[in-house]
Amino acid sequence: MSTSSAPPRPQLRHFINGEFIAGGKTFRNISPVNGEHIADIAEADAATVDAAVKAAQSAMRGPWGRTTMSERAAALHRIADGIQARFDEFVAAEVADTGRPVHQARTLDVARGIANFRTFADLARSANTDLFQSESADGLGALNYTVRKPLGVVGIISPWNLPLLLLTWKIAPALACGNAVVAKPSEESPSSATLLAEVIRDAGLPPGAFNLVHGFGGGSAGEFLTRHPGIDAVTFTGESRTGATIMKAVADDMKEVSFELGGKNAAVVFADADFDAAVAGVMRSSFTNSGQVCLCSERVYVERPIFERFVAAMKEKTQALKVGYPAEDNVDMGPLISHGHRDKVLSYYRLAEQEGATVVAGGGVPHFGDERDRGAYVQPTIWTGLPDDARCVTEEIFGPVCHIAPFESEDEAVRRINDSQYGLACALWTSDLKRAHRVAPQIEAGLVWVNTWYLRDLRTPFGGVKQSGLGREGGRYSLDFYSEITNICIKL
Ligand SMILES: O=C(O)C(=O)/C=C/C=C/O
Repeated sequence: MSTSSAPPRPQLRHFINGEFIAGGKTFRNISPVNGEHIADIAEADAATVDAAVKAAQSAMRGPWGRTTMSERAAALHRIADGIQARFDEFVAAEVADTGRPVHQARTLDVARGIANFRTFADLARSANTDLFQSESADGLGALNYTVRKPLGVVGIISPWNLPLLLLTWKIAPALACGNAVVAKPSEESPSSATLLAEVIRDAGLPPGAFNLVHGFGGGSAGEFLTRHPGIDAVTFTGESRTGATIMKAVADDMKEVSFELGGKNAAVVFADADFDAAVAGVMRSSFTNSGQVCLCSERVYVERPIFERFVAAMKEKTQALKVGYPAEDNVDMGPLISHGHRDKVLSYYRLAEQEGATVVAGGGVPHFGDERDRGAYVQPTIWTGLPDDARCVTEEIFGPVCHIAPFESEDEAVRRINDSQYGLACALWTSDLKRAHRVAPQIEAGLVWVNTWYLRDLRTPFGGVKQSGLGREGGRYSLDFYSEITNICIKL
């Protein structure tokens, strides 16, 4: 009888003080494509997190703390080169953990991982600080200038929806500004972070400059990290209630926080919009990454004259979406991140019908007749007919679903869009330039796209208002968050 044994599953380890270490408990990495157990991941206990923080503190007192901006910029470019050199491995890691389409992992996730390091390498090198020529009572004047210094040790907790993109979005500026980092990726997406640790090691950063610990949130690595007295600042992307928990955990130590949290984003389509562009745009903003992007539109408001036509067009395109394997040609959508998240999304699919929704498309689980039926797939879904206060129209679902409602006037649209506990992003479709400039500033959100969605210039401020977050990252906003700024006044 053949004794062919399956290849050993990867064991994903922590990266602390320049070394990969394992030990202690492990937890399983399950494929969302077919439910298979694909790897085992070390879970950091409090002692492991403490070792990581101490390594970071030591790096700040050692060579890393003495690097110049140019040396750090060069190090970031070496990291970007390293990701580029192992591009296909990063794609495979993202796809293994998340089941996303390969073409998305290539064109968005890994490409942005490289871009994030290069952007902040160049921004940090060219960033200026303030200088004011000040008057004084004796008429001789004074000079006021600011200097940027590292915060110290930054704790980074990143989410599973865009694993590499969002982890590097924080690591790059944190390192560029001279901090040491302890990062904890989501337990759902450990693979690309672990590969990144190899690249950072091979880029020659001193031991302790970057550290990686795996685990969960409360009662696990995430809580040990945020509560550790050696952590000087915490940056987190994830659910709003987790953000509130972290804020409470760090309040007594007055640690700096930057939060990019949940959303219930709106898309608003005026009758004068380019119809085909708006349909294509709302399809993207509703179903990209299986709707698992904090910027996705789960509320769509369409001006009455084109409402029926718009719903019909969305129905046709949604029913034509190809849901399948990551590597299938022209696949539009993969599974959700996990069976647990799928259960959450399906609970809203059931709730919508109880709340009286008309299910225009989807509403259930696709049937493949193969291993994918053991995966975490759901159908892309469209609802109409719900009241604005329905839970499915107010609560973040974070799945491939949107509710489309008609509106009669611009003021009504703005009022309904703003009637939300969240305020992250909005996509506005109109051909009237004056309307675009009139409406966009009225939207209570950190980001408004007009006649596009998720077009990113990494120099711009990124973040949300209300329950969608605290602070902005991006461009000099990241440099300001990841630095301590001192103002120095020189009497002339
Ligand atoms: O594109 C970015 O820089 C970014 O932060 C995206 C966040 C998406 C969250 O789900």
